[in-house]
Amino acid sequence: MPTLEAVGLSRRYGPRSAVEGLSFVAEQGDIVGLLGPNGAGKTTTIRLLTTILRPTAGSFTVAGIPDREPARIRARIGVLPESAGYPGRQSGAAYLRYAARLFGRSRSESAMAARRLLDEVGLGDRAGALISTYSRGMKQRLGIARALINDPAVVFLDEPTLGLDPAGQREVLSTVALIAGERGATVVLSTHTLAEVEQVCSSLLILDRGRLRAAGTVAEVKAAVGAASLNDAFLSLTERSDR
Ligand SMILES: Nc1ncnc2c1ncn2[C@@H]1O[C@H](COP(=O)(O)OP(=O)(O)OP(=O)(O)O)[C@@H](O)[C@H]1O
Repeated sequence: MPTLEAVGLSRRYGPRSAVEGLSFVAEQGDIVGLLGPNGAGKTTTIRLLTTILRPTAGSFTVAGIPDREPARIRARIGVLPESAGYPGRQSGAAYLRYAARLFGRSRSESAMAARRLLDEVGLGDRAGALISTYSRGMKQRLGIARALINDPAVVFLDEPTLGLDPAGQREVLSTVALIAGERGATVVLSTHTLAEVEQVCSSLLILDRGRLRAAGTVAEVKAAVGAASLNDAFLSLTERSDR
């Protein structure tokens, strides 16, 4: 059974179609890159799949749970939103303990979960430091740890490397690879950085103006349009004269 399956998923805003007829499947351990120019529908797709927005047509399942049961889906997913904010005056450990308590864990379970997750994202040695002293990359990894607090089947990361320096990008991407490889979660990663897609994604979805233009592995997408690089493939699939 796929962990994530969308069939004809669509969302309109009045007359404007933000996502139109999106269909795809993803399996356990897949890292799916969600690509597309500005306004292509990436954030709308993530909002639909995380049950923040209702589809105007089509359907999807997460870990076999249909989209008409959003509360059950929310219990099985983790999300790092595009511009997550953090309480600067809390430590990373306190922030995660609080998040675990919100999921109904006991005080001692929450403390253990916070410690384990901080180690997992490479923040174990900064657990007690205030979040205001974390670098941007460290905050992103804390946000990823927060998204893992309920052991999700699917993790959605909206532009997790935006604004990070190369070392910060590398740390976030190796964390993403661990989530998929060791936890076996499915990761959906939206990004504008094609190099990182080539590095970590097992498959990709290229959207443009709400429609799926290509899907498959990097090699399959390049072959489909006869492009030498992912960059060339992306441009030929999304190029238009009105820019
Ligand atoms: N609340 C809204 N009301 C009306 N139109 C919207 C709304 N949210 C998004 N749209 C429109 O839907 C389309 C898709 O937007 P979306 O934010 O999903 O794209 P995106 O691929 O995430 O873009 P970016 O790369 O710039 O973040 C755009 O044309 C956008 O203007």
